[in-house]
Amino acid sequence: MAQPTESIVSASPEVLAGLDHWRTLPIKQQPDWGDGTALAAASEELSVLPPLIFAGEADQLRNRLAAAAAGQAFVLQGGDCAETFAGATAAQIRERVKTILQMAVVLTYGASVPVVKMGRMAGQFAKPRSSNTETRGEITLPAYRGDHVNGYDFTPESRAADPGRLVKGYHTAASTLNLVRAFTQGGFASLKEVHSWNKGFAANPANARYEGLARDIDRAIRFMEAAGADFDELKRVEFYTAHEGLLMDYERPMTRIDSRNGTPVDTSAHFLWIGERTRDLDGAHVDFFSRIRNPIGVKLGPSTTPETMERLIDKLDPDREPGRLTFIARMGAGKVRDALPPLLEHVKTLDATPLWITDPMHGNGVTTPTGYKTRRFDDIVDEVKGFFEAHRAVGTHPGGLHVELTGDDVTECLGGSEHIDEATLATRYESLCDPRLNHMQSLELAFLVAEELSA
Ligand SMILES: O=C[C@H](O)[C@H](O)COP(=O)(O)O
Ligand SMILES: C=C(OP(=O)(O)O)C(=O)O
Ligand SMILES: [Mn+2]
Repeated sequence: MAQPTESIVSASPEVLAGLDHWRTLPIKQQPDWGDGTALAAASEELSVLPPLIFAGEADQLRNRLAAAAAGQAFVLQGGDCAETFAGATAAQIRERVKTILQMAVVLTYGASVPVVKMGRMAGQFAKPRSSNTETRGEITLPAYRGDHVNGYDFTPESRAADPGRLVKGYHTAASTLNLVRAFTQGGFASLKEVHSWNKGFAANPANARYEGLARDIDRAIRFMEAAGADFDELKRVEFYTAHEGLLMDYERPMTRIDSRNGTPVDTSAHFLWIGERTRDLDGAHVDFFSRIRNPIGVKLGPSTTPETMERLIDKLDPDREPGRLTFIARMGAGKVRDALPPLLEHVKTLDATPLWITDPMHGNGVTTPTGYKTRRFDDIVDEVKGFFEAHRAVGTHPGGLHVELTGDDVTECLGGSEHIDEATLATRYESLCDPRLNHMQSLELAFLVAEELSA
């Protein structure tokens, strides 16, 4: 007997043509791929590879983000500034996921709402740069733009953009996501396990300051157990992927039509954000990401005017759909208290409900005399506090935290309870782009934010 066939909805010709409209617009931060033959082959290959995410997962994330925008959830986004192909090892992926899960438990307690967990993972391979070139001594070569584009080694061969890297990036993202799904669905993420890791953090004398909060969390877990909570149900967690939607030659071929409703979905990640350097209102990125169904973010630096913000809302969230648009404020500790409130006030006059999260990393970069790009832990904490203060003053919801972090014991950011100083940076500085919080600094930040949330 013939089985009933599911209806497959295709996209209209207008929708399909719209997906390539960005090609006619000004575009920033794209590499020079050479003669185009290799790029065409890579695009073709990517366009028929299986999607990395299912559109229904992106819909679910949009609902979670809508809850966060309404103050009923809190978002944690974290991971490398620049993921590398070599760094996609079981150990490094495990430590990063573990760190995010540990932070999430602390934040869940502090916020008393669910924490939406998102990795800057499985696709964060492309970087916008301040300069197109890098000079060392007498030699000038193209800047490193992330493993999706070129290699970090300082040779002409390595620094040449190679479209084959787009396909390698897809496969690296696929294997990373596969392991992330295994860890978060297979028992590794069990609340009891994550809690026991956090007890180890709090037992370290360097973290004595957090003992009280750690004890409160421990008591809450024992209460849940006594009250009969089903810890087997707490072994799986939702974990979403996110990266900067930067390289159009990756994002366009990864965009597919959702056969359930005929809408385009960028299947390279659940959530894509537009960076501070590419969010021009009439540029290629804003146009392209306005046409996909995924929840999307936009980074907002301190020069953002209320008018620009309003126009971004009009372009990216014309239907005013809760969860669709996230603003990731990255103002800098010294500016957030002045630059953020006018934006929050202006949103109140509109019919929009964007989610606001803080990126306390990108406005706080400094370079040491010895040439290390770094950030001070105290500045990061100060920006988070300023973000909360701004929301409290205006009466809006501080909805989440976006950080560059790793689960490894690197020495890239200054300060924290291990007191990393300038001399220590050299001992384990591994980032190929921006400095990340290490495992301990990440947890410390989670405890501080949890205190802020429960204040
Ligand atoms: O991650 C963000 C940017 O890519 C990064 O801050 C740019 O750094 P640059 O100023 O060294 O190019
Ligand atoms: C490039 C980044 O940030 P921004 O666009 O805020 O500078 C980033 O998140 O690594
Ligand atoms: Mn960065």
